[in-house]
Amino acid sequence: MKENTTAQPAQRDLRDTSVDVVIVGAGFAGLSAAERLAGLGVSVLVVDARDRVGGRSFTGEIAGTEVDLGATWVSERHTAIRDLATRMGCSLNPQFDEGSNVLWMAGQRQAYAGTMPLVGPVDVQDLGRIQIELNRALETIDVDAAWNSPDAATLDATSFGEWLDQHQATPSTRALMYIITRVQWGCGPLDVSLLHVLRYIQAVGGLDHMLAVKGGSNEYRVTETTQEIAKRLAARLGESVVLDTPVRRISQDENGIAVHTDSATINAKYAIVTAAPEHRSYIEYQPALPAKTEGLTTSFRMGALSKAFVAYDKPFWRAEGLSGEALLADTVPAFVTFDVSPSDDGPGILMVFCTARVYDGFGPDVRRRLVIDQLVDLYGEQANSPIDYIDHCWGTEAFAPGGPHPAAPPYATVNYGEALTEPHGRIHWAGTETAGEWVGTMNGAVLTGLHTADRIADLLRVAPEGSA
Ligand SMILES: Cc1cc2nc3c(=O)[nH]c(=O)nc-3n(C[C@H](O)[C@H](O)[C@H](O)COP(=O)(O)OP(=O)(O)OC[C@H]3O[C@@H](n4cnc5c(N)ncnc54)[C@H](O)[C@@H]3O)c2cc1C
Repeated sequence: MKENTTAQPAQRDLRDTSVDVVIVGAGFAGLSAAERLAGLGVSVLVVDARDRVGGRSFTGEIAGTEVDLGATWVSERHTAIRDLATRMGCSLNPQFDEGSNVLWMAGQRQAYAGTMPLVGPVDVQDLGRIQIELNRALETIDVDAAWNSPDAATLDATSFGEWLDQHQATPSTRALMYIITRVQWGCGPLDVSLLHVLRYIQAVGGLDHMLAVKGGSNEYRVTETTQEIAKRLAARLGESVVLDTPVRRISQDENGIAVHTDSATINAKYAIVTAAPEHRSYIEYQPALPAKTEGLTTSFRMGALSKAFVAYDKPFWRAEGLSGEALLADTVPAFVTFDVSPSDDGPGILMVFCTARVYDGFGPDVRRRLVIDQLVDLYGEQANSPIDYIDHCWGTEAFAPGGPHPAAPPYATVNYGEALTEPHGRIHWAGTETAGEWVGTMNGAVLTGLHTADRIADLLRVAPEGSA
């Protein structure tokens, strides 16, 4: 039976509200923390500035089919989000991965098999060499505290792009690494520190796991969409979730905490803030945040990624032996495609990652034309006759813009990384950025919500049951 997730608890008079714990953010971290605490008999209130739950998970609709505008994939090893999905009655289906992939590079189209394209003998060798070097550096990373890794200072003193230069990566290797940074951190290799890149890769099981479909991070999609998991969880939490309510100020003293919104002050014993590091700075804190946390909020700036979806009558590329998976190495705005069609019978839907910097500034008609032209390069003239098109630019979200992840520049992780999790008095931080293992994923978000809830439960002297 489909759960009623339309009963979103939007408006509620919060004046004179007093709870044990206020949770800022109704993404996976906030909702998971709320469910855990509520299950222990702790009174909670989740507030989100947006008019929807799910945070960086957001459902769109194209050609009558629901698609993930934000977070999409779950791996076999993402047990926390998988458990949550199952409990919420959502199911997983494998990412379509049959047939050849396509590489577009230097104006040439080439079909290939496997995760990484065969870009010519010299480049294959070079890619292998760079991967070996990266894997060597990965072994030194402490995923729980990357800033304490043995070579942290050196690794954080350089950008990933500079490191590729130092290792004389060929243009093809660079182009492929550029794709990885754009899709993971919504930025180019020069914008992100090597230590930050290594931390994220190591925390999700290595480069191969990060990039692979079968046996990797992109193995499954959630049939009902990832936001639906959050909607169902929020529906169960009922009136404890309030939307359209930005938190503006949090003040605290030895007696408790006061969370100020535009219309009310909510009194609590503790607060859990799940906003991404940059978005923590939207809130004024009394007393002020320590310098390290301030530094974190100003340096861990969100990258930006945009996603377009193009629908056709049928997934016509499948009949031509193509998987719908493509890498566009040196062209913009589209740089990756995946087949997210519900079935062979149609509609055929291509999900297209686009570079925000050269995409978001155009109007919708130009954006659509640019993407479809690139799909024609990849999949031929049939791609010129779509039946529907939608897109979502994460960098232009009205509140808490950006994603998938912060693009931390050199020196930020070593100088400010500790502040990711260091509580500020009665304020505790959660959210995927605070995770060790699985940082950046929905799985990481759920885990941080559960762990932070358990810590608060301890502080409230409530015994957590079956801690994750
Ligand atoms: C395009 C894209 C693709 C992605 N793909 C994947 C994927 O395939 N697999 C995967 O596992 N992950 C993916 N991710 C990452 C994943 O979405 C995040 O890791 C996860 O959703 C983060 O959850 P969270 O609860 O930590 O934070 P969020 O989902 O960001 O939730 C934080 C919430 O806090 C709210 N907030 C912030 N400040 C305030 C305030 N002052 N007052 C009130 N509310 C506030 C925000 O509105 C937001 O809703 C992707 C993300 C994006 C953007």
